Amino acid sequence: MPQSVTISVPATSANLGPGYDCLGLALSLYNHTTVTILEGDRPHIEPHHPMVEAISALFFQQPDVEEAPFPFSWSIKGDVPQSRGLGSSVTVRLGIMMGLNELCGRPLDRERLYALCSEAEGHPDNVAPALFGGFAVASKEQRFRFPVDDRLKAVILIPEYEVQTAHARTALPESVPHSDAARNTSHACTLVSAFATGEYERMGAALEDFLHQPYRRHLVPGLFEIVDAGVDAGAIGGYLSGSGSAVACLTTSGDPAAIASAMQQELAKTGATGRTIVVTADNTGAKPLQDTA
Ligand SMILES: Nc1ncnc2c1ncn2[C@@H]1O[C@H](COP(=O)(O)OP(=O)(O)O)[C@@H](O)[C@H]1O
Ligand SMILES: N[C@@H](CCOP(=O)(O)O)C(=O)O
Repeated sequence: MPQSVTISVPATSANLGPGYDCLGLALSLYNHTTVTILEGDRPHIEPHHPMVEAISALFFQQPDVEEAPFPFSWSIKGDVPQSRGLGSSVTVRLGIMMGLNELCGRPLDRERLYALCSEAEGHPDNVAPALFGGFAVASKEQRFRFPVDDRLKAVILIPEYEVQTAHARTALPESVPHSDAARNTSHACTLVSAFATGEYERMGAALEDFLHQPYRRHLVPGLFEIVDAGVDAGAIGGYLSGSGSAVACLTTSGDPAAIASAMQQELAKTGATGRTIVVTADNTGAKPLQDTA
């Protein structure tokens, strides 16, 4: 059995506007999660982290996992910022579970990892693209993956302030008007079609959302103005990445630097600071980088 393994897990941008809890995009931005077996029999985890302990417990509870829980240490390095709507929690949960799975000889297949990590996250729209890469349509029962062309770029504005996903979910209403649900269905179907056909330029208006962004806009002051500034500067459209605080604008032929600058200027008007990155889609998904026997 290898003693240590490092899993590369891509960041993810979930929802993409109208795809609340069901659409997500893997990004060329990564964390590396390392799991190392420790000496001894007492099953403890270093350092202590509730999220790591919960996902480890879930892994060792699986009937297909024959190993008893063993002591391990873990660490995460990389570029995925925490609590900005770029799926950092999945780089922890999936990174740890996939690391343990590698160390135990892969008793769980990828579909099982998908189901378990989605259960732990509470929604599958980050886990599906993080695990399988590309653009994901994700539900409990089914998932679909579409490769994404490199000509599609995401310009992402990352404010300096955090938004916790658990908190952002409490901002959502119990119910929404039927007309809003109908508009979202139409937009989500259009978005999926644009990704399926590679006609990214046709998705613009479909990035508008009525299920979560209007109810979360107070968490990211200037959200819609930032998106509008990106569009005015040449983006196809934009949206709140995951539950925020990051805002993403998508482009194929636009100048990413001009879009980034316009978004940043709009953020500055709210009194906040932030940085921008330009990324493409990751079409590979999570993978082991190395293992040391
Ligand atoms: N690199 C990391 N190291 C330790 N914990 C992390 C790391 N990245 C994320 N987390 C955990 O995930 C939480 C953020 O999850 P969440 O609010 O869902 O934000 P995100 O949108 O980034 O997934 C953090 O509060 C922390 O518990
Ligand atoms: N559908 C979820 C997505 C959360 O993504 P994250 O990257 O912010 O964790 C939601 O909108 O709550």
